[in-house]
Amino acid sequence: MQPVHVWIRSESRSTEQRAPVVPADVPLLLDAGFEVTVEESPQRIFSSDEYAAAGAFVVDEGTWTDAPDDAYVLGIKELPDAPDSLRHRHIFFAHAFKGQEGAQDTLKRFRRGEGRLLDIEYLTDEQGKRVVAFGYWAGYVGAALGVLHLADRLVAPLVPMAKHDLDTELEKAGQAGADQLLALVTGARGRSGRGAQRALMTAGLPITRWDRQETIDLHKQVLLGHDMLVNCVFTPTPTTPFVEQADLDHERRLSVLADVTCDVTGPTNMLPVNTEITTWQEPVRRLHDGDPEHASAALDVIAIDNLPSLLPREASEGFSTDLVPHLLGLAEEGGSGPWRAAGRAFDEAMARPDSRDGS
Ligand SMILES: NC(=O)c1ccc[n+]([C@@H]2O[C@H](COP(=O)([O-])OP(=O)(O)OC[C@H]3O[C@@H](n4cnc5c(N)ncnc54)[C@H](O)[C@@H]3O)[C@@H](O)[C@H]2O)c1
Repeated sequence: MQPVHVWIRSESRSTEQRAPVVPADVPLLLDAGFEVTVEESPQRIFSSDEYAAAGAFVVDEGTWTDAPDDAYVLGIKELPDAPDSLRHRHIFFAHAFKGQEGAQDTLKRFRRGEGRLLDIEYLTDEQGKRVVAFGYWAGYVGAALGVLHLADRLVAPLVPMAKHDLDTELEKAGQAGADQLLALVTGARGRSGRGAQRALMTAGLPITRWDRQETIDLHKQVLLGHDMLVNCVFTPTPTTPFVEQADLDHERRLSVLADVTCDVTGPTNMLPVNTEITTWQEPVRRLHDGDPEHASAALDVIAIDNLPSLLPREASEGFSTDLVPHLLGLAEEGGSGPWRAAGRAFDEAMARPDSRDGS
């Protein structure tokens, strides 16, 4: 049998410094008999030398288009716009199966080239739970930005950071008084909820933790009595929102919404007072000016949809730790369970009429 060949491509976004497999994990693949090729990348947080030292074969940026037919081309974010047809098996987050903007164009490229898309979002276990995600560091960065904003120490535009520097800033924010402010984490038991709590602990804020059980009967006045809400909920079905328009004029301590979930336009938006993401350039947006008459504070939102990219090293390391055992499953006949689940999601998306050319 041919060895499994994993080809780690360079990311096309210039701000994307993360890698799906870190150099330290390359030997795990090599020891299993895999072939590992890594493209040069000007922005990746790990150098090509580190990959070469780990035993990977380093090639020029963007040469995945010439990769052997049987290679799995691995990335994190979207492919560049060319070529028009895709003949390989690609592994990345494509956001192409739910009718998102540009989704049909992506699927048509696969149809033309007869390639396959194994979307990382659809790598799931028998219970349908995702097996690889960036949640923890999204929560960490989302909560950290909220603390820095509360402490008036958030500097825009945001740029990718080293965790040590971010933690130093969090500690300073805590010492400057943020450790007296009250934080509520919703979705506290999930991946991002746990990351959010870790960042809040670094700054020394007292934390209230709510997951499903604690929000069945929503104590709105308790919620509004916190200085910051870090929302880390993932729910597939619409549920009673946490903060609605009618809450804004109420007596309220709440002054920062750090929306890690960032489901701002969907039917499951738990914070419908906000319907737009914020950006690295302008991370904070004012939602309400506050009203002294009603003792309501000014309310700001941070809703950045690419938080883990701001801590590229840690996010890559955590992701690689989760992904590599599953990559090893590619050696199984037909791929291990999660790959078969991702393959089914692709087949279902391709079977929809609008993925065809001319539609
Ligand atoms: N902004 C970003 O850059 C970024 C990055 C990664 C993930 N995310 C998003 O963050 C969200 C959370 O991801 P995750 O990996 O932590 O998910 P997860 O499934 O690990 O955790 C979600 C948690 O929400 C809880 N929950 C569900 N409904 C609830 C409710 N009504 N009240 C309270 N808790 C409830 C669940 O029990 C679970 O503990 C997802 O929507 C994901 O897409 C955002």
